Amino acid sequence: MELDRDLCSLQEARNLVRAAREAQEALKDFTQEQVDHIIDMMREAGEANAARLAMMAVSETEMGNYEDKCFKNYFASRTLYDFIKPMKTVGIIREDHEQKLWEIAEPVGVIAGIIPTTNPTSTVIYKAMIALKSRNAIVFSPHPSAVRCTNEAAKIMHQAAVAAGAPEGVIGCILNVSMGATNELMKHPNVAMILATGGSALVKAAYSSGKPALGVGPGNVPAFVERSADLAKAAEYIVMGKTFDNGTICASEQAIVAEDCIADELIGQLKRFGAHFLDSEDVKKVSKVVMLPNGGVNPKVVGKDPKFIAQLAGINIPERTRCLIAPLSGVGPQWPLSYEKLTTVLGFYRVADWHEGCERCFQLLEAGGVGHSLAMHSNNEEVIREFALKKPVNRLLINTPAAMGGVGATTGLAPSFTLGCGTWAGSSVSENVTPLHLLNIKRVAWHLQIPDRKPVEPMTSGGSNERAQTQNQSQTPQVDARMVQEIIKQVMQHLNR
Ligand SMILES: CC(=O)SCCNC(=O)CCNC(=O)[C@H](O)C(C)(C)COP(=O)(O)OP(=O)(O)OC[C@H]1O[C@@H](n2cnc3c(N)ncnc32)[C@H](O)[C@@H]1OP(=O)(O)O
Repeated sequence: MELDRDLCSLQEARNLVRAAREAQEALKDFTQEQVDHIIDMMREAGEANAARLAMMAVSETEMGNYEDKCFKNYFASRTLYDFIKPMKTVGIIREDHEQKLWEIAEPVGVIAGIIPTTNPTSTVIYKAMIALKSRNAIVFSPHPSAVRCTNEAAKIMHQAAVAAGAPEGVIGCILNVSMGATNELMKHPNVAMILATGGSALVKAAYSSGKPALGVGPGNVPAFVERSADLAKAAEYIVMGKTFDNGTICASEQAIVAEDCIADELIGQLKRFGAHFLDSEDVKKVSKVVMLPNGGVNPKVVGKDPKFIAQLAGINIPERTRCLIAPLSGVGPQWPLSYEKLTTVLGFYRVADWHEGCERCFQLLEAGGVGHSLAMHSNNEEVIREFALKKPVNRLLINTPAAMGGVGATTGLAPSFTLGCGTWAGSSVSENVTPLHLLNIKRVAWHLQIPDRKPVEPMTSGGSNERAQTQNQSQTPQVDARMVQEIIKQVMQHLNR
């Protein structure tokens, strides 16, 4: 029986890839106008169904909240559409007259889209739109606890695309989910690329599949509050970022790092915006229910509100609490809440100055968020610059809620639900993924007249060069400088002919 189900799910994955491949063969010849019309219709369907899909996602996964999931679906359709609409993704997309270069866009083919349980419907809308904008087909693999809503989002996107002229089968979604089917999809010879968003094990599986994979896994985003920050705004934005969809966005704040001289005032402001500070006993109780003994987050608390967590931990909190804050003194297994929590719980650290703050943020990133994001609240550009130059993150988010800033909702970053974390996290991209990452770019390069540059005069006397020359004299044969110049001249003449 089990075997039958596995075979059936493998066959389903293969059938979906076959249909997607045929559809993509046709789609690759579509014009920019045709593609843009399809994307516009998908945008309309995403917007029209934002609320229904949000409701489905919340009730099936029991993660996040309805309002924020509505926003995420709207953001993945409307905001993303506005951003990608002017992008050229068909034919010659750039001509450089000076360097005599053309750039020609070619789709990659069929993409495997791995969908997380934290942002299922918004990630489907986003991935389907960027895939089709670049004339690719896509087959989704849902997380086992979000199969229905992921399939519904994929169906809505598919229907809208086909009604606008896209070939049938251009968007598919596995219904009989199994790890075997997901592996089959990722390793299928007709799948060109993997867009993987999810837990670290799955992202790792994507990277190990032998296919080019753009993945995003965990973050552990510190929010550093520096003494020059507007503390009321910083507190408001941190609570806003942390509580957005109950902490399910991987760019959401995981710990506050505050300079000691402003820490008390910041605590007052955080309380004003609905944060509840835990005493040391309650920190222990919350740690036990939020984190697993292996250091990972307990899936039961992911995307849950503070009331749920408090009940599970057996602690009392005020009625209006929006998030729980645990004062911590270190990073590592001794302080379980120093890791990524994906829920409405934050760590809190005091540091003497920004140098110590820099070090603490580094430790937090090293504990699981290297390459991802860091938030900073400061009006001191010098300190911001120091952080930007030193920290191993690809998004440094200034005076903004990290969850929304990271995905490009409140910053100038590209709207995206796949945030590249660079080689630090095993990824080949370090920016927010857009349709331009799903293209092969052919370059047509003409012969250029290479200018007859004057060769650099070799030094004949004085300084360290003379010393180097003297040292080398015994080992290397002497070369006449005029001879070198003559050779270079001849090569230049030859190239310019
Ligand atoms: C912009 C953004 O915000 S992107 C967000 C990126 N980050 C995330 O999505 C959060 C990362 N996700 C996670 O950490 C986890 O999924 C959690 C904590 C939310 C839930 O954890 P869990 O349910 O315990 O584990 P996980 O999701 O890894 O997998 C559960 C099982 O489903 C399986 N599974 C997960 N995805 C798939 C899939 N696409 N196909 C088949 N099986 C899958 C896993 O292999 C695992 O199987 P196992 O129990 O046999 O080992």
